[in-house]
Amino acid sequence: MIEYRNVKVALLGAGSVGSQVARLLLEQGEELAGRAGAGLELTGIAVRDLDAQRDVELPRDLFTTDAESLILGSDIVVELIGGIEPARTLILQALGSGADVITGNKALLASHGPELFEAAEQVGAQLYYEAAVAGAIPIIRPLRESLAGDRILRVMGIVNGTTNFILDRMDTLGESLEDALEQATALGYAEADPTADIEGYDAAQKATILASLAFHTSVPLVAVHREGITGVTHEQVVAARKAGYVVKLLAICERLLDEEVSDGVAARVHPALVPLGHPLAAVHGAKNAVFVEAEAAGDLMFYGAGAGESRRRPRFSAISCRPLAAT
Ligand SMILES: NC(=O)C1=CN([C@@H]2O[C@H](COP(=O)(O)OP(=O)(O)OC[C@H]3O[C@@H](n4cnc5c(N)ncnc54)[C@H](O)[C@@H]3O)[C@@H](O)[C@H]2O)C=CC1
Ligand SMILES: N[C@@H](CC=O)C(=O)O
Repeated sequence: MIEYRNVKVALLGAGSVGSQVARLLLEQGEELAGRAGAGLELTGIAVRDLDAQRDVELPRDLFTTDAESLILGSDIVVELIGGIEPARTLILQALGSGADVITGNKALLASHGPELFEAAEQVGAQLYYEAAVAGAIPIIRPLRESLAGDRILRVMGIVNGTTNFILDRMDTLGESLEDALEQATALGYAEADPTADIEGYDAAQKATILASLAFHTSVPLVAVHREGITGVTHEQVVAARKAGYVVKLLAICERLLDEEVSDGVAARVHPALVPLGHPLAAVHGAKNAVFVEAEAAGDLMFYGAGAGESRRRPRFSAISCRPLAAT
């Protein structure tokens, strides 16, 4: 039997995503160790309420309400609490203690990304966030690493599964936005506050992250034009189809080319008419798809699971590959 060195993993949060991450770390520990070349030891799970009902049954002795103590002595901290505080403070504390951090927290990255990346750089720690944008789709690493030598001109796509699910139901089943949202919530696609989905905040946060990476700059969230889908009516969806289009909520990040001064950047989120023959028109349900237009590589398309019940495994794949990379 191979003896692996042990990497201590602290998990913060055991909600929809965190509880699945814990389950898979426990269930597939040996397989992951084989792939990572190191044992991933889940040392504890910090939660707010020890008695809360969870999606998954997990060993009770792993739970603690003392996130700060759990972080101390950890090699990797996985933050799946969400929101700004205490997530921000806990991540800074983890980085300060020298741990690598993995987070799926797009809201925090969109509003405090530069502060967190600087904190990581100062101590030589890594901050991984593949799961923060487009679910299971590996898009962060391709933008940050694989395409680092290319000049990206445009990143455009469907990055919110909830709104894609709703628009798809309005189009194919004639359902109302309200009924489709209820379904999306029941299926676990929507955020705790679904306003983040239907008003385009979630997609705007993801656009901020994508634009910053693609154009090697820091695009502030307030600079992203945002319009959600609450103004989209059944009549508009029907009229769009008759005219050969389908309505999709798109995130569009573009380089504004300028030969005289340095290039500008534009990022926006809004409903758009996508021609029925376009690949994005075939993205159904809660699936996501991202198009990348690069100078040398040409057009690339990334497609896969974005949110929902099936998102939990995809999310895990996006989260779990980071510990592998981090070890
Ligand atoms: N649900 C999804 O489909 C996706 C979620 N994410 C991100 O992953 C993160 C987690 O999302 P979910 O699991 O859906 O959230 P959730 O609301 O289901 O779970 C959050 C967990 O954090 C715990 N928590 C809250 N405050 C805490 C505190 N002070 N100390 C310790 N634990 C605390 C809660 O008790 C709960 O267990 C968020 O940043 C979210 O944006 C990213 C991609 C998809
Ligand atoms: N609510 C989000 C979940 C994943 O990021 C979405 O619908 O895409």
